[in-house]
Amino acid sequence: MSVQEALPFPEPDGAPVLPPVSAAPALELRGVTVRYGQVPALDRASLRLVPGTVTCLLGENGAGKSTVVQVVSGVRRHDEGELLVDGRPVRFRRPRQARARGIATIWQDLAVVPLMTVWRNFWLGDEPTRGVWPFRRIDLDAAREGAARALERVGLPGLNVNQPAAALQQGQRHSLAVARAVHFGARVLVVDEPAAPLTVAQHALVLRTVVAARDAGVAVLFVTSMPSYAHLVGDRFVLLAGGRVAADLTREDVDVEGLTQLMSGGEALATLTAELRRGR
Ligand SMILES: Nc1ncnc2c1ncn2[C@@H]1O[C@H](COP(=O)(O)OP(=O)(O)OP(=O)(O)O)[C@@H](O)[C@H]1O
Repeated sequence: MSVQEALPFPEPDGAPVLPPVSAAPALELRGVTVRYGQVPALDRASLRLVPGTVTCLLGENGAGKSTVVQVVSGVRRHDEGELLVDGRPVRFRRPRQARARGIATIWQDLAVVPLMTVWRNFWLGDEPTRGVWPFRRIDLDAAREGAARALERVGLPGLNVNQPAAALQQGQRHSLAVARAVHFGARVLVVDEPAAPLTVAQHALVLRTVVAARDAGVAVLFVTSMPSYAHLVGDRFVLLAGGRVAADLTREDVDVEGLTQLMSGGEALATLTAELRRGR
């Protein structure tokens, strides 16, 4: 079974979902540079994340993808350029500030509290309660049902939320993290594709969550090194090479073969890069 077959939605090739031209970005990088010593990990990189769209960030190892994730998540400060949320420049000093602006990051290592149940991992202290202090108690039924419903909304119906999170597979952990982020009001979702090799079914779960978040109106940044998966869910494709944006394409500009060719570098990327530089 291919990932495409495992997905619950049709291959969107025939009906590209493009952002309206006027849609304002929820988050934008304008000419952002990040240096480690003298070497730029990001070199005047620009990209826009629009509500209800999936922007795929692609690139080889060392291209600068993780650096983008760190900047938008408030883990790393940029040295030059601007980071804008809803059109206003921001400078995050810590991850909490990014989270407070509705930016949720699903990190590659997907930490869960292993011995706690799935539903407890979902709420992590924010459980619905009933009664009034000093008799306030967690509303167990509401907490379990709420977690199950949120998981269903991101494409994982029927999961036993009473099992310990340690029993979840990687793709299911991913669904849990995205369900949480969407439930708690994320407006921008940054998905750093799990580094561990995933089965087709688990990979399909990851892609499903990306689509579910997009359909909920979230601006999604999907970081991946796999053009075939990116093309299944992406509305826009930003290709990083050596810290620079080598290509910024829509589904109309590029098919999956073209994207794969660009990713493999070589002549196609060199030509495109040269064209882009001429156009600057
Ligand atoms: N802490 C650091 N100190 C020095 N150089 C760094 C540091 N982190 C990243 N770099 C360098 O910055 C560049 C971009 O790295 P980055 O991790 O953002 O790339 P990436 O596309 O995410 O790669 P990968 O897929 O391997 O994570 C690379 O040349 C990398 O060696």
